[in-house]
Amino acid sequence: MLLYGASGHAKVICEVLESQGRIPNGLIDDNPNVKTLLDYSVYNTLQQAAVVPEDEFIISIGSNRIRKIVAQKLNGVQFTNAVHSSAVISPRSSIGQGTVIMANVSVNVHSVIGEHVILNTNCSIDHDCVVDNFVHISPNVALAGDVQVGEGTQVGIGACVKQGIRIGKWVMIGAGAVIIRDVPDHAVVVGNPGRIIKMNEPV
Ligand SMILES: CC(=O)SCCNC(=O)CCNC(=O)[C@H](O)C(C)(C)COP(=O)(O)OP(=O)(O)OC[C@H]1O[C@@H](n2cnc3c(N)ncnc32)[C@H](O)[C@@H]1OP(=O)(O)O
Repeated sequence: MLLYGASGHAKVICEVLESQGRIPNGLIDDNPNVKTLLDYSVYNTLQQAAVVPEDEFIISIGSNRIRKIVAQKLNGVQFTNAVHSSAVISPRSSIGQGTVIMANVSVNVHSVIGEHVILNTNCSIDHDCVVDNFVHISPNVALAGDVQVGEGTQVGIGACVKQGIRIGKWVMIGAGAVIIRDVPDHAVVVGNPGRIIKMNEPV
């Protein structure tokens, strides 16, 4: 199993894997100056890493947009998940491939988590939530029950979202925001109560 991207986020994923008793074979990063990360080798290309078809990947890149671009580029490879041993995941929830779940995360009953999602340290996803592909739920975020988060959205550190709220695609929710109303695609929202300060350019 290999990680694609050798950043701070990748370091956290390495330790998530170690908590599961799994050891990555190495990492791939196009920065030629990075040779190792923690105790692991960093290769600059798939060829250098001598990848075989059975190898599984996790894209260890924090940017939702870049993670999507790399996922499209790696089309055809197998992706795996990394789930920290301290996470509490309902057996009645589902988790898509390529998704990483950090320490102390909870995912409650009947929630559906997409592909290449980051559920960062200590976040709480309550019952019946839907978190779409390439989302990042930052540390200490709380999603109440029946919340939906669209593709590519980042919910910033420490934000909380009231039950039943729909958040669109490629939204940025600011650190510490309190979301009590639905949020349209591409909006940047901050504060308590959350208000739109600008719209991001569509991808
Ligand atoms: C493990 C990890 O590290 S995971 C990463 C976790 N990181 C995060 O969650 C980061 C979240 N990002 C933020 O909160 C950012 O501030 C953003 C994306 C909301 C806004 O960033 P920018 O687009 O650069 O906006 P900028 O900093 O110019 O601020 C614009 C205005 O919004 C205000 N503002 C920005 N962020 C916030 C916030 N979180 N809460 C309240 N107000 C805010 C600013 O004070 C500024 O107000 P002003 O125009 O009256 O001066």
